[in-house]
Amino acid sequence: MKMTDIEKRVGDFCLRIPELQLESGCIHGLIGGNGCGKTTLAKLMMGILTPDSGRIDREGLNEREITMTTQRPYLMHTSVYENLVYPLKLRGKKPREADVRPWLTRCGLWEKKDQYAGSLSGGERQKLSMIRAMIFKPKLIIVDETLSNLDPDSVELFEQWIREIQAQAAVTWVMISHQLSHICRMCDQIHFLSQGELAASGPARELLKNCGDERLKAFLERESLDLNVRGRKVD
Ligand SMILES: Nc1ncnc2c1ncn2[C@@H]1O[C@H](COP(=O)(O)OP(=O)(O)OP(=O)(O)O)[C@@H](O)[C@H]1O
Repeated sequence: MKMTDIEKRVGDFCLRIPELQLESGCIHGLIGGNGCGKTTLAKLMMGILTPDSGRIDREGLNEREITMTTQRPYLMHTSVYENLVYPLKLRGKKPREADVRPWLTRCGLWEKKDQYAGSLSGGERQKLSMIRAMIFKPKLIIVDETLSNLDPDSVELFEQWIREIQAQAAVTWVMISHQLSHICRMCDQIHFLSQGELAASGPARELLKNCGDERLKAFLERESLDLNVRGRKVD
């Protein structure tokens, strides 16, 4: 996906992206402080919002091939199982139990398959939202703080799962997270927003090792990111 000369106002806030290229098949990290515009940018990528000016080239992706998960996922007022089969049915598939069971089993939700989805805990809702996004094999998955309520073992489970999906299918991911260790472990490219501006963008290794941008440097320092101890080792 390529974004060029984007401007988007929401209330008093303005997002400006002169140019952003999301290389296909990569894991992208979208970082920045609260209110800097990450979710607004994600909604533009999804097509939920339209820019006031500028161009978004989705390079042939149609809306059914893009999905987004959020911190407080919207779930249908049905069972866990029905929530999971819905995206498959929507795409004309007739899912059998055998298609769904491994996904629920792996994240520990199979025993809760008949439970009303609205009664799940915050972390369980996020797990269901993640597998609901992954199960229909979209080409672009935007993960907006969806792993924030998960315990460390569950975060590790999903990180491993995402790596396995990448090895098979090379999906494009956009990970929005305040957990920088997670971003460092997972992302090939990082895009840093500061007060509505794209302040830095590039390969994760380069950006985290030699970030030329003072705002990114200050952001990383504030987040107390010790790159050689936590997350990915930068040599
Ligand atoms: N519909 C809206 N009306 C008015 N202001 C909005 C609207 N949507 C977003 N904003 C404002 O736009 C700014 C950017 O919001 P956005 O949700 O994109 O930030 P974010 O980087 O995702 O933040 P966080 O890390 O806190 O989730 C915020 O100041 C927010 O208050």
